[in-house]
Amino acid sequence: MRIYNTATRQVEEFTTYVPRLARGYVCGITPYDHMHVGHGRVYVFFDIFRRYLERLGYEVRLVINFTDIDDKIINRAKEEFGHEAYKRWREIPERYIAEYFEMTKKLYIKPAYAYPRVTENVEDMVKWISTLVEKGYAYVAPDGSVYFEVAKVPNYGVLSRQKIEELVAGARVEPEPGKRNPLDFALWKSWTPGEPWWDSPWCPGRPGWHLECVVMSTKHLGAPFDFHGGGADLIFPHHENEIAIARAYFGVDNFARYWIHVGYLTVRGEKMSKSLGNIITLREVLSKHSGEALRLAYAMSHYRKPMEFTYELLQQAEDMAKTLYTAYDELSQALRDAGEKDQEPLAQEALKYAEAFYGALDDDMSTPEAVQQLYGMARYIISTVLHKIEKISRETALTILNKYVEMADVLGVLERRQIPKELEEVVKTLVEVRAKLRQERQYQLADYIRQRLAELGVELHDFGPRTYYTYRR
Ligand SMILES: Nc1ncnc2c1ncn2[C@@H]1O[C@H](COP(=O)(O)OP(=O)(O)OP(=O)(O)O)[C@@H](O)[C@H]1O
Ligand SMILES: [Zn+2]
Repeated sequence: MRIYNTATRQVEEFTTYVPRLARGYVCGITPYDHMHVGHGRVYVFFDIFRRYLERLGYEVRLVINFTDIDDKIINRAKEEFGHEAYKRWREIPERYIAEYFEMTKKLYIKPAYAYPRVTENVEDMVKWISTLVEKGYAYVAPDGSVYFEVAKVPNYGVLSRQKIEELVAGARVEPEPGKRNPLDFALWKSWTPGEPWWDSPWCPGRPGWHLECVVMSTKHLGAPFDFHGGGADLIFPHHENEIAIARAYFGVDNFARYWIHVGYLTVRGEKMSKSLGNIITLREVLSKHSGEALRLAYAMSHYRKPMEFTYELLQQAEDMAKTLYTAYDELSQALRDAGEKDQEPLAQEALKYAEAFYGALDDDMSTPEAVQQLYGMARYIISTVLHKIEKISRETALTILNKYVEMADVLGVLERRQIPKELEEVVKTLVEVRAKLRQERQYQLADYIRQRLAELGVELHDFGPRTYYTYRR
């Protein structure tokens, strides 16, 4: 497969250091508030990427961290707990990490290989800083903070394609007392009274964000590993600085081969962000819509492009999900009506969608095209395969169904395929009764059954004498 690499600004062939094993790290949330739809875009994209790699035969080790100590968490704790913040601040990350697991489950995001937390890795981080100081890449400021000296790294700016001088002139970073260069960043932040702290050789304090991600990713994945990702806002300074730290520590040019960045999710053209006050929480959206509809809505935009979020889009995705289930439910039931041998080349036609689907994902994860192909296959099943089921063998029908499910599994939809057994039996019985009534020309009663079932979420579709049904999830 081919994927765009921010580090080279090119679409490249994806290969891994260890054959058949893909190791990746995605920057996780800072758990200080509700997750919003913008966060969901990032983690769903990497879930689809991971599912696709698995389909290609890779074992995927995906690590997602929690930045569970941060200014934003401390501020939130002060707002909420006042003078008790010092004692109770951990309740904030606990609450929103729990929400992360709840929401990602609703979004059918597969569990990660590891979920490291900053607070559980501070000791390792301190060791790293000591090494960086010893190697001459970091210096201790008078207040006990430790800074990374970017000028010591020869290719600083490789990822964001910026030169040190331009960055300084651009004044995107504030000069701070104790720093030799405004671009230098804290590896260790000295303690502020009333705030959480950990011990270190320099002063009580806590680690800096960029260092945290390098330590946690390489701890679980080694260095170098295959891909590193996050939202596009992380390219600079976060990922640039991660690369600089890893270069200093390991002496490797780049500790991750592919850098993959997801574009912004926007509302009226503006990035969805807490600070802009335009967030829509995942909890809110997922209380009204299925996780599958939201996944489809995300997939309808290419991951590198901005994506405008609207409820109309979500409704469109919901309708699409419904069609996907109809095709699945009814083709599963139609298997029993399949013929002896293939009289029509339906499989060849159906499998063209699969070919185009995988071709699209192969080409820099073109999920919008993949969604269209899956949807196209669903419509082909409904409009053609179900009508002509007697003209193909059971084996062929099963091949089509299996391919269809396999594609859905890559996008993480049709996750609720199972219809409760009891319900299935009851509906089957009613469908039989209705067929009898129709034979006896008791159309009014037959229609009554169909209407009552529709009200209960079971839709019947007649194909000549055969009737298949779909169940509203
Ligand atoms: N609107 C958005 N669109 C796409 N990705 C986003 C958006 N907002 C945040 N992200 C990504 O979500 C991940 C988690 O980010 P983090 O917890 O740091 O949130 P954040 O950027 O602080 O969000 P906010 O600005 O709303 O507080 C990061 O990879 C970040 O790039
Ligand atoms: Zn990170």
